[in-house]
Amino acid sequence: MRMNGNKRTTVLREVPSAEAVGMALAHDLTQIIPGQFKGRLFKRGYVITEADIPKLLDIGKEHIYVMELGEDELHEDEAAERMALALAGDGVACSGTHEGKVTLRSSLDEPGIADIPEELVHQINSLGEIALATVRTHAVVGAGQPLAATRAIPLVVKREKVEAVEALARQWREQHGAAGPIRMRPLRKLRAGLLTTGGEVFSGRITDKFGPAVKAKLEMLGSEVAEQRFAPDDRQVIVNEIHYLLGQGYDMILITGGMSVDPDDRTPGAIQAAGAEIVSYGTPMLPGSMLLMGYLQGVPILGLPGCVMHDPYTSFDVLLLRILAGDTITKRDIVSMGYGGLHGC
Ligand SMILES: Nc1nc2c(c(=O)[nH]1)N[C@H]1C(S)=C(S)[C@@H](COP(=O)(O)OP(=O)(O)OC[C@H]3O[C@@H](n4cnc5c(N)ncnc54)[C@H](O)[C@@H]3O)O[C@H]1N2
Ligand code: MOO
Repeated sequence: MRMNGNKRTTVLREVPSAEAVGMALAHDLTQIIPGQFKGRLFKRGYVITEADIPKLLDIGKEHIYVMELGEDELHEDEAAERMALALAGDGVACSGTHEGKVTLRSSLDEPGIADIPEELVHQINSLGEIALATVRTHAVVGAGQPLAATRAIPLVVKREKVEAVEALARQWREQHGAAGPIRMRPLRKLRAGLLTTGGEVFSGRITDKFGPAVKAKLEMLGSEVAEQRFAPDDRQVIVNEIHYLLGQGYDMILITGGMSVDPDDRTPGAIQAAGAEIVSYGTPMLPGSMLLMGYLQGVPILGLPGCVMHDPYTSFDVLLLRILAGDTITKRDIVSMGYGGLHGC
């Protein structure tokens, strides 16, 4: 045992694997066979037998570590566990430790939205020697799926690094009055009124493809299109239909088509004339740049451009999740969608 002043420091002894029978492993050992397997072959604390020696040599371990942990340091497993526990908030459960890593998974029964304070993640990762990897905030995460993972980089890490993470998490909890900074929020089940505009659809010249696309998106997230109406490219008819849908008490009003620059594109003007407060006409994301976001007597109202019918991921997907999570969309939310918002043209 080594002493530093009065403190015991970690001792790592390298032992040739061939001489390690009867010794306990200091950490999980990983095997990777490309295309077949990646995972833990031996668990920390496992006592090596004669039969294990060829397996150790097969994964390139000619030596193993025998460890006596110092007072000021934490084993990678404890470090990952303590960080995960400090960070896990509502709707999140921590997995067991594997190869020095703890995964934070959604404990919701259905898909939800991740809430991850970006600045806090940067602060934690600035500490060094530890890693916190997360999905982006507001990403949709399925039941039981991962949204973050913690790990120490060296096998033993200074206790103070982990304590710094715990202090940052505690500070966040005090400021926000919530259980922990990495959270899942459930999605509300909303009933939407849908208005499909376009003379070519209204007259029956072409078949409606927008309705099915919007219905599928909502249903995938547990919501529904409660009623679909159709209108030609006539501003007053569109206004009347918007008022009809508002009167039906739907939670959200969606209007498709007529969102671009042609003379027949009447939808943005009609949404405004219907009395909506416009948060933004135009969204700095592609596809979905011509989307309009507004509120009509507190009800979210969205003008959906043609790309929503065609592209799998647009600005509508981003905003729909936020609305289902119960957020009120602000101009700032819209502005922030441009950076990292190019997903196709
Ligand atoms: N010169 C410019 N052209 C375009 C611009 C622009 O800024 N300048 N914006 C582009 C963007 S971005 C989009 S998105 C599209 C779509 O705009 P709209 O929302 O106005 O779409 P429409 O003109 O109404 O229709 C486009 C296309 O989609 C067909 N459509 C529409 N609704 C239905 C439906 N319910 N079922 C089946 N098909 C539908 C329609 O017949 C047209 O073919 O504009 C870009 N162009
Ligand atoms: O509203 Mo359109 O995307 O950007 O194709």
